[in-house]
Amino acid sequence: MIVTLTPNPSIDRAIVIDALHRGEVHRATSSRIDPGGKGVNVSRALAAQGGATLAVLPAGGPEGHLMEELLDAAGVPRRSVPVAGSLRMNVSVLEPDGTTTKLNEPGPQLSAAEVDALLAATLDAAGDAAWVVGCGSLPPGAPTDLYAALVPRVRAHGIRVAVDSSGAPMPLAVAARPSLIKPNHEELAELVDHPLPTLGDVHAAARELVADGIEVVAVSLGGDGALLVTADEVVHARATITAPLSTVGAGDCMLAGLLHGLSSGLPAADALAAAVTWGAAAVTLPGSRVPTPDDLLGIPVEVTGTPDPTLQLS
Ligand SMILES: Nc1ncnc2c1ncn2[C@@H]1O[C@H](COP(=O)(O)OP(=O)(O)O)[C@@H](O)[C@H]1O
Ligand SMILES: O=P(O)(O)OC[C@H]1O[C@](O)(COP(=O)(O)O)[C@@H](O)[C@@H]1O
Repeated sequence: MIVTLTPNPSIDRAIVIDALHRGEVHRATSSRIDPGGKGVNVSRALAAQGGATLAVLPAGGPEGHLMEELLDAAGVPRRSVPVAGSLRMNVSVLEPDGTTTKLNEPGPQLSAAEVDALLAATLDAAGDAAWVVGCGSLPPGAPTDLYAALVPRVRAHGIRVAVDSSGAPMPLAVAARPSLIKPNHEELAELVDHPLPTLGDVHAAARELVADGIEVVAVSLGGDGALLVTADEVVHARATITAPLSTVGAGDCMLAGLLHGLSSGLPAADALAAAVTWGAAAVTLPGSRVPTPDDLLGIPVEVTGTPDPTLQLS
């Protein structure tokens, strides 16, 4: 079982237009809504593949009701913590060439009691989970060290913890030594505070974090796949797709595939191959739709234990 904590979930509205022009009226060619937020997406992706998962999230206001309805309709087990504020709605603007522009709201103001209730619900839900995963940005009112505080409390129960966040919460979480982190290219560069133009640079940065005590550093690299680094191995995997539609939630699906693989006892290389397949499949789907088992079929994957350090990353 993989328990996800999403302190700042969102209703994701994806709007498809021909081309984005700042300051102009655009007529959408289509739109859809999905329940979102990074941990919610990880749980949705796991549930869509028959994996055992539980999503812990705050729920408040009309958007909170909608979130609960959408998760129930998608068959995603959840534990929602009532909060006074309304959940946020994030908008993605998608252009036919795959360009994605995201507008993310800050989310509701949480009180200290609501934050405590969220952490308590997560620990209570963890039970005998294989992994607890804290994902995404933090809403106003949540302390910046929320993930850093989660790590030792989960680990005290003998459960592995993964964190996927960005900005100020991430270095604090990293200092608490989670078992796994999943930064994307940009987030890793921000963590180590220098640009990482090549795969060799990403490898070196990930190795630094592993040396600091993080067991698994999995870096998602968009179309360049992902690099997984542990104390004794490195794996680069890349899945090829021909028709990218929406990158929204691809990183979350990649993380879901990785944790699913690792918790099923797959070797790191196979787990990473699954991860990039789930991520790439998500990119072929509209909005933040998550892949079903059929969506994973026929996606070619290359995996190597000797990544090319000179590869220039896009
Ligand atoms: N253009 C693409 N072609 C193939 N796979 C992709 C593409 N873009 C993303 N992916 C897959 O999705 C994963 C997550 O994408 P990435 O953009 O790195 O994450 P995030 O959404 O966290 O920024 C990648 O590791 C890769 O497996
Ligand atoms: O918590 P954040 O960083 O604002 O991100 C939330 C948004 O990210 C998503 O989880 C998508 O993730 P990606 O970054 O992988 O596209 C959306 O569902 C959600 O709207």
